[in-house]
Amino acid sequence: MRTLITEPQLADGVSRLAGEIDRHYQGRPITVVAVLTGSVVLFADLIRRLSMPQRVGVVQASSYRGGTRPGELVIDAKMLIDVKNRDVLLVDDIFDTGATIAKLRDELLAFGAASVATAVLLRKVRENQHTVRPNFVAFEIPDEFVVGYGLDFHDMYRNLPFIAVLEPDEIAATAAEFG
Ligand SMILES: O=P(O)(O)OC[C@H]1O[C@H](OP(=O)(O)OP(=O)(O)O)[C@H](O)[C@@H]1O
Ligand code: HPA
Repeated sequence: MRTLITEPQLADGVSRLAGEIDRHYQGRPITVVAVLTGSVVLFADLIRRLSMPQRVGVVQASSYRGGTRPGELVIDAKMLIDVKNRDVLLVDDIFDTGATIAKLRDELLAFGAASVATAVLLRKVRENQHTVRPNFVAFEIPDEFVVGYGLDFHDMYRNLPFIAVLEPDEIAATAAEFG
């Protein structure tokens, strides 16, 4: 496992992200929506650094299911709070192909959100990415499979306090033990 972003760098990045979001909303109330499961660590850190009044909610989106490439994107909005006429900030850990953010943004607008902005910890720099880009990004990273700070492989590694690249032998060993 190769560390890509250390714990202090993550703390700085999340503070920087919160500063940009604060400057954008200028104290206006927002509804912050976490994309489960990967965003939980970022979400907990980010909402405590934002200074405007916030309602908080969650939505689930899943497409990787133990792989390093996406499969079918399944969205479960049963737990989502009412977003009608609200300014929504959608928070996710990573923008990879962009399919998750693009689809959720459309769904939130379809639910009647007044506006939807998106914030991610990581944006992969890669080809074949959705043209709808996140509004706020803490770090741009190369096109490698990463884990930690909420990001998983087979639901492992989410608890790591840093972001690391998972090497091919670790991908194989984790899949054999936990897949
Ligand atoms: O930009 P994309 O290619 O759509 O990839 C990004 C999404 O993939 C991961 O979720 P995953 O499907 O692994 O579910 P999880 O959050 O439960 O880990 C991650 O948390 C993002 O939501
Ligand atoms: O690089 C990644 N790591 C973990 N989960 C992900 N979901 C999309 N890309 C990634």
